[in-house]
Amino acid sequence: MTKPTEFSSWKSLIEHQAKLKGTTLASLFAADPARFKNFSATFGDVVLDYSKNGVSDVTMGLLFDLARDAGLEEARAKLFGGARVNNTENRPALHMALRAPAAHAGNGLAFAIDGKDVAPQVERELDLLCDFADEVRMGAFKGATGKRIRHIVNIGIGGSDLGPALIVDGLRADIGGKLQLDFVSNVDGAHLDLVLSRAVPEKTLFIVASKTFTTAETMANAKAARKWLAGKLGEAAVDRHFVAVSTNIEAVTAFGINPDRMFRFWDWVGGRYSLWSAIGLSIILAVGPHKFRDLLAGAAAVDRHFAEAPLTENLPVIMGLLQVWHRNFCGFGSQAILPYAQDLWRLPAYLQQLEMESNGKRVTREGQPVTWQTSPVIWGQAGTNGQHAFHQMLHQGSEPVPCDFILTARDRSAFPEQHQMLFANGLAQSAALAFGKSAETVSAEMKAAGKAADEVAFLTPHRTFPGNRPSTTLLLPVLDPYHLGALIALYEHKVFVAATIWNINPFDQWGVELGKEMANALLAGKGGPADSSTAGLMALYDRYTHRK
Ligand SMILES: O=P(O)(O)OC[C@H]1O[C@H](O)[C@H](O)[C@@H](O)[C@@H]1O
Repeated sequence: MTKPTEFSSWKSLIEHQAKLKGTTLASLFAADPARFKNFSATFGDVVLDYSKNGVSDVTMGLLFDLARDAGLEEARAKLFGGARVNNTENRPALHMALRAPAAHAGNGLAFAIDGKDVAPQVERELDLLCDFADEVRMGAFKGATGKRIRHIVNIGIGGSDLGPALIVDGLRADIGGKLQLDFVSNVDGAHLDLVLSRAVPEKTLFIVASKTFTTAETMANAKAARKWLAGKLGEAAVDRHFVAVSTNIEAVTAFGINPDRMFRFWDWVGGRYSLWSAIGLSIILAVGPHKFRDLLAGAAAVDRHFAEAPLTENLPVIMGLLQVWHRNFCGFGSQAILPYAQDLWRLPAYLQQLEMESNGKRVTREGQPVTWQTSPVIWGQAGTNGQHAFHQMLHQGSEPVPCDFILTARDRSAFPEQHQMLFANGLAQSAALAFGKSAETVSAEMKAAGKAADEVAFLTPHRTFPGNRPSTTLLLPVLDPYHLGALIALYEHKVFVAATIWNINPFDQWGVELGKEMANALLAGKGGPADSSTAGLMALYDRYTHRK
């Protein structure tokens, strides 16, 4: 396998970047009055504006060459064709099949593994999920004491938590208000404590969500919740207050959850790509089957766009290539995710798993060490909160941080008059990052305000904004199920594009295993800690907890 650094396009990009160094975003905009039009792309009514990145036609041309050199089109065909693209676990990655069913308009794409269509099992499970959700939402499914279920507690972690939690908050405007939803992920008893302190056992339904059904944190929380419920309502009540979502029927049965109350998915759905599967049960309960199908439809439409649109107009391709440009050619180590939508406040955390668990890899698909950078650090927070916290660093810090601004045009809150302010802030931030404020302007302003010459001289560098800091804006007409589904699918495929250029497998996560093993060994007291730091901290733990 050729290393990406050996492609002629990669080498040309290095030379090209060196030449571009003096070019500013201000000069690029000044030279091309149609820059917004020329450097934006659309998927339906979703707009990707990448004009405020330091790229020219030549840059984009070379990046598309790089995509071709890296075999992106062939890799994409393999992904959609159900090939075992997760080569270290010998599995396909067919989360797109979960959103293809024709029942919600579908996208006309067919998905098969080893020649076997997966649609029938996907549709069957989706129907079961939707029927169950309807029963709960309409009150036909009751708790053990005959009371209606009013509170859903999803117990899961990682991909069995972040996606559903993101969407349930993201679609707050679509939730009827009949059900309260909570998510317990952390093994810290404080998390379960917090949620159970506001739960009424007779009206609470627990979803134990775990692909493997062996994840230690989830099992500990599920056992504690079960004990809590059995303590309040008796052991027999567990049956009507616990459902499971998993691929592991044996473990679900062993835990004591009725297999009739288990919803399934398959090993070809990665944890961080699973919100579209039965892992989305909490979403279906929150917004109802119809809107869940709209969410799937938005993602399905993006799948088709990614599969079929030419590279130069393909949003996930452009997003992935820009990430490669910033990471490998500009040397930027992190990327900020800035949703100007409070309901998307969990998006940075969700994308941390999607991007960093997928592409935080140091060996190639073949197991050779990479000699190029892979995933940047992903971080961020909902605007405008971040502006009053870390934007100082974005504007004047020592290293530029490429930012993704996610904006919505139409507001669905009860206070729509504030939306204009939110939107204006998002636009202002990306423009301020791009164009800054020169020392000349700063000192002229201070002089005009009557400041003394020595004060002007002293403060000018502090008040200068260098500008030329890249950002991309994704504009959604509105935050509804369809557009949120589309947004997430855009990022999923973007991650695949970057992984393909970097020649890494984005679908495994071996890096999470060692810590799990070591925690288990410490808990079991096996062998004792080998290093003085761990041993010293353990001894203090014992002393502080008065065990010794
Ligand atoms: O759904 P589960 O099997 O419980 O897994 C939950 C999470 O834990 C694992 O350690 C992985 O890091 C994640 O990719 C996964 O989503």
